[in-house]
Amino acid sequence: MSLTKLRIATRKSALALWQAEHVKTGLELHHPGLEVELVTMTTQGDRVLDSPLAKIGGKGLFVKELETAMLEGRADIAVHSMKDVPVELPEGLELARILARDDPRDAFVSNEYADWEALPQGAVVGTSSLRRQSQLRALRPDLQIRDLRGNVNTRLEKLDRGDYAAIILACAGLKRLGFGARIRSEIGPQVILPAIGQGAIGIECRREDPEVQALIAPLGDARTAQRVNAERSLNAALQGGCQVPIGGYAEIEHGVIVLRGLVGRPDGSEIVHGVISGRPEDGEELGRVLADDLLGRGADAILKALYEDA
Ligand SMILES: NCc1[nH]cc(CCC(=O)O)c1CC(=O)O
Repeated sequence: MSLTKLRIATRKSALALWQAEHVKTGLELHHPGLEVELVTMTTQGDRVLDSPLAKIGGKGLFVKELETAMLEGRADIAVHSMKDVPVELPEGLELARILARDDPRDAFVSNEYADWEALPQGAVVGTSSLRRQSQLRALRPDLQIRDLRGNVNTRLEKLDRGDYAAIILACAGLKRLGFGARIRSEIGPQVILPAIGQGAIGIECRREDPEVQALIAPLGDARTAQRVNAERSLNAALQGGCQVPIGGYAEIEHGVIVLRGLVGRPDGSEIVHGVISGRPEDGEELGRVLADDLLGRGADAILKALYEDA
C-alpha cells in the first residue's frame, strides 16, 4: 500500500470526534504504520444548533463542509452518523462503507421517571425531532413536547437543569459518549420507530480513489449496509429530509430483511405505518415499494401539508 497517511474530516462535537477516533483506531489496527490524522471543522449545522433547523432549510447541514474538504483534497474521508447524511450525495463522492450498527433505539432519559408510561399527565418532554414528537404524541396526547437542541452533552445539561421531565435521545450516541447509565429505558422500534440510519456510522470518500477505498474496506459491515440501504431507499422515495416525521428501520433475520416505515403528522393525530419483507439484496427495491404503499395510504397528504406549512 503506497498511501502512508490518511486524513479524516470531522465535526468538533464530542460525538463526531468519538466516531472519527473510532474509525481512526480501526484503520490503525488494520494497517499498522498508517498515519491517520483528524481534520476538524465547523459545519453550518453546528453554527445554528440553537435555532430551529427546520426554518433554515437545506439538507445535510452537518456534512456539507466535510464533503467540500474531500472534494478540494483537504481530507480523504469523512465519518458521519448515517442519520445525518442526506440521501443524495454530491457528484464525485460515495458512501463507501458502513460500520456494524450500534443500538438503533431511542432512549428515554429522565432523572425522575423510569419510562414514558410513568410520566405524569401533562409532563414536559424535550425533543426537536418531529419523528419522535409525532410518535410520542400518538401514544401520549397529554404530554407537552418542547424543543431541545444542542449536542448530546448540552441536552443532558438542559434536562439536569430541570427544564424537562424527560428527554429522548439516541441510545447509540449516549453509549458512545459514556452516558449509557443515563438511559432509564430503551424505547423499542415497535413503540418509536428509529430514524433512517440511526445507530450506524458511515464513511464517505471520493468515488475515484481506489487507494483510500482499499484502506477503509475492512471496516465495513455488509449486513448493516443492506439494512441502512433499504432504509435510505425508503427515505429517498418519500423525499424526506431530516425535518420530516419519517421513521424507517430494517432488520435481517434468518436471511430475510424486514423493513418498517412510517410517516406521521407532527401532532401525532395520524401515523401511516407499513412493513415489507424480502431478500436482503433487494433492500433498495423494497424501500421504493414500501414508500409507494405509504404514500398511497395517506403519507402523501401528510407530507404535502408539511411542506405547505414550511
Ligand atoms: N441528530 C444528531 C444525532 N445524530 C446521530 C445521533 C446519535 C448517534 C447515531 O444515531 O448514530 C444524534 C444524537 C441523537 O439523536 O440523540
